[in-house]
This record gives sequence, structure tokens and C-alpha cells, in this order.
Amino acid sequence: TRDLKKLPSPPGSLFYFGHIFQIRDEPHKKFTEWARSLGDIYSVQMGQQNWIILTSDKVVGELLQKRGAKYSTRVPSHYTFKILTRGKSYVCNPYDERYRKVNPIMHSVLGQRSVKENSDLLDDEYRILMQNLCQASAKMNDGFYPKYFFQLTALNVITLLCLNKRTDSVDDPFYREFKSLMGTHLELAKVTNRLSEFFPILKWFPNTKLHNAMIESADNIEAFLRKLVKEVIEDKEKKPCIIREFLRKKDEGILDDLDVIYLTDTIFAAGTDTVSASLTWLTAALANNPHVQSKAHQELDRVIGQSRIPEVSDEQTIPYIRAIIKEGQRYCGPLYLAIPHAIEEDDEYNGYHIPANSVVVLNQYGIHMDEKRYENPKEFKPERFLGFTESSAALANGNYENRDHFGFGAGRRLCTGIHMAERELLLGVSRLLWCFKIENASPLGKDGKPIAINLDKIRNGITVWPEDYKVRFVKRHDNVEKVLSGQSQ
Ligand code: HEM
Repeated sequence: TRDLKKLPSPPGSLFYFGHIFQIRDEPHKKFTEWARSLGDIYSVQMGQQNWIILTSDKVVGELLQKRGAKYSTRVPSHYTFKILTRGKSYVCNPYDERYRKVNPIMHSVLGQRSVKENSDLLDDEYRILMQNLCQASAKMNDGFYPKYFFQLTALNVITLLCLNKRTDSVDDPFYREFKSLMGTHLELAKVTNRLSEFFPILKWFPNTKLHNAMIESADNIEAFLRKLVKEVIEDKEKKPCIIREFLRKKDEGILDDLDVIYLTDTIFAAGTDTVSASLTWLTAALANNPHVQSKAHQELDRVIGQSRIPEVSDEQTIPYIRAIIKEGQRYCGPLYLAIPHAIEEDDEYNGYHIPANSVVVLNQYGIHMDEKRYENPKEFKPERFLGFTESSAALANGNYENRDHFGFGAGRRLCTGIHMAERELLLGVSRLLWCFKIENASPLGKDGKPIAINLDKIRNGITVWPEDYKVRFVKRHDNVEKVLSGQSQ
């Protein structure tokens, strides 16, 4: 490595602390600002940890995708991995023997075949979501924040898949318990809470508030999941589900008790808020862009008509809706810095030294807001994706230049639930737009415009949410409820 250049790095790095004080609680913004001056690959010192920030399709394609064998591990985080998930989370698992053992199991329960087999389940849940929104709109004339309805649907999909369980209402204690536990779990796991990775000395002073909060959250989540596993064990009908599949792998000696708990935890953590935050963002974006809705409504009226709701089989004939979904992931996806990859050995790229044990960050926000890749990136403009006929899953595995967006990550750690997520978004967005005109009901901001969406006003945990806003769902056809209940077909 002696002849290699050092990667560029922002000025102002402090001894021992590095750049940490410059980053604050919106790291995506700082990383993007630095990328504009330092280029698409540079390094940042996060205390004792070296971070490499990737901010172009090319560098992501060259490293995370083409050199996937080297760039697919994760830093075995002391807090998030070892304490919060007892070293058993799949998302945080280093690219080691355990990961390779668990990987095919996760793909078989979440992949394309599972989506196909569970097609009716997904169809039903996204039909019920529309019914719930109809009911809520009738009760709350002034509009409401739809997040909790989307969360309930995303949770139901996961609980049905994992243990054949569903919940009827956002007032149900099971939903409330989940919302509170998972909210804390994900909040604690965010990047800015990993102080003991940045400053390893902190591992020796564990009596901090954060440490105790992590232990409490881990205990609560584990108890919650144990109850769910018990429900599956005690189900006399022995209905097939993901937890039963994990238990079968346990009987075969491939998984152990904690694997069953924490693989389920991974599916809950990765598969619920990501989908519901995407729908929450998209609803806000649509409310702020009535011209996009009008175009989508025209397409739906032409292709689907009024007597049935959109189905998955309509996908090819509703390209504008597909483009809206892709634009949603680009413009306001639920993650801004994906889930950091890592590299265990030294590497070389374009004459630069990539040091071993660096954290490698896919700066999704920076790529998605890069005007060289997306003209007028701050505009919500689905038209930019009209030429993209393939799914994000197919594009993610092809040439990096042709990718639609980077919302689902890259390379060997690409989102395992990508097919499930795309199916949910298709059902969610096409039906939302078929059923409703979404009106902005938020109070006016300083500029006199309703503040339903502001890219700069976010709640930043692991999942990024827009701030609370209000929308009104106005039914587009008199027969919406009849069609949803299947009476008009
Ligand atoms: C719109 C919804 C979703 C988005 C935007 C999303 C995004 C992501 C991203 C960015 C990653 C990290 C990729 C990387 O490291 O390069 C990831 C990983 C993962 N996602 Fe998703 N995801 C979504 C929905 C889902 C769903 C519905 C599931 C499961 C039901 C799921 C399961 C997973 C799993 C298991 C991983 C870990 C993969 C690994 O570490 O090897 N995701 N997702």
C-alpha cells in the first residue's frame, strides 16, 4: 500500500475525535456537502473508526457490486449487534460463516417465490388498508396523519407471514406494543448512537444511560418475540409460516433458539417501518403534487376503469404508477445512508488506498440528490423513470449505470425483502391513487404554502420519517367501498 494515495478527507479533523463534531444529527447532509467538494469517494474519521463515503453510481457499482466478495461485511457493532440483538441479527451480521448459513433461509422465506405464494395475503391487506382509510376519512373531515394506518398494514403483512396473526385496528394493544417496542429498538440502533464503536474506550464504562436503554430494549423485544414464537409452537393446526420454518431449521440443527428469535426480529425491524415510511412519504409527496396525481388518475381510469381495483397483473400497463413508486424511493426513501457495509482487508481503488476495517457507507441521499444523475433532484418528477420498465430488483443486479435508484442498497447485502417491498408498494400506491384524490390538509407554512412535505424537516432514526402532516383522502368514485368489498364485481 506504500505507493497508494490517501483518500481525500474533509478539513478540521480533531485528534482522537476526528470529524465527529462536524456531523451532528443529520449525517446525510454533511456527507453530501463534502461529496460535492471532495468527490464520489472520500474518507471521514468517526472517532477511531474510518468511514469511506460513496456518492456515485459508479463507485457503488465498482466496489459494493463488482467487488462484493470484499465489500459485503458489516462492522460487528458492540451496541447494535452485540447488545441490542445479542449477536444474532441478520442485518448486522458480518459476512461470515453464520451469514452464509442463514442467507439462503432468509431468501427462501422472503424472496420472489414467497411473494408469489403469499399473493392473496398481500392483496387482502392492501384492500383492507383502503377500507380503513375510507372509514378514517369519513370520521376525520379535517384530515389526518396516515402513518399509523400504513404501519398497521406493514405490520400485518409481517405478522401474517411470520405467524398467521393479524390485528384489526391501530388501537389494538398488540399494535401499540409493537409500535412502541420497535420505535425504541430502531431509534437506539441509529448511526449516531454507536459511540462505543467510535470511541472503543467507552466499552469499559458501560453504565451509561444509552447502555441501559439498549439492555432494556433488547430484553423487551426478546420477551415480545418469545411470546410470538410460543404462539406458533402452541398452534394445534400447525399452519405454515416463517417462524415454523425457522423452528424446522432448529430441529434440523441448523438454527438455535436465539436464531429463531432474532431472525424474526430482523424481519420485523427491516420489513415494517421501511414500507410504511415509504408510503407515508409518498402520500405527502402526492398531496404536494396534484399534477402528478391527475396524470396517474388518467392512466388508472384508462387502464383499470371504475369497476375494479388495480391488481398486480396490471403492473406493465400502468407505467406512470410504477414511475411514481421509483421516484418515491429516490426523492424520499425511508433510509438515507442505507446500512453501512465494511471491508476487512486493504484494497486499492483508482490509485487510492482503502484501509482494512473501514466502514463503507452508501450515501443514498447524496446520489439521489445529485443533479448530474437526476435533473432538478428536489422536484418530485416520476416522468424521469418512465423509460425504466424493469423492477428495482432486476436493475439492482445489473449494470450500475442503468439502476433506477439505490433505495434498496447494493451488492450482496442488497435488501432481502426487495421483491416483497416492491409488491407492497405497487399494491399500496396503485390502490391509493385509484381510490382517492389526496389533498393536503396541513397548516400553511411561512411561504403561504401547505407544509405537507419538506425534505429538510425529517425525523431521523434508522428510518427517516417526514414530520407529521395532514392529508384528506377524498374518494374518487361513489362505489369505492363497494368495489373494495368485492360487491361490485
Ligand atoms: C421500501 C421498503 C424497503 C427499503 C427501502 C429497504 C431498504 C433496505 C436497505 C437499504 C438495506 C441494506 C442494503 C445494503 O446493505 O446494501 C436493506 C436490507 C435488508 N432488508 Fe430491506 N428494505 C425495504 C423493505 C424490506 C422488507 C419488506 C423486508 C422483509 C420483509 C426487508 C428485509 C431486509 C433484510 C433482511 C435486509 C438485510 C440484508 C443483509 O444484510 O444481507 N426489507 N433493506
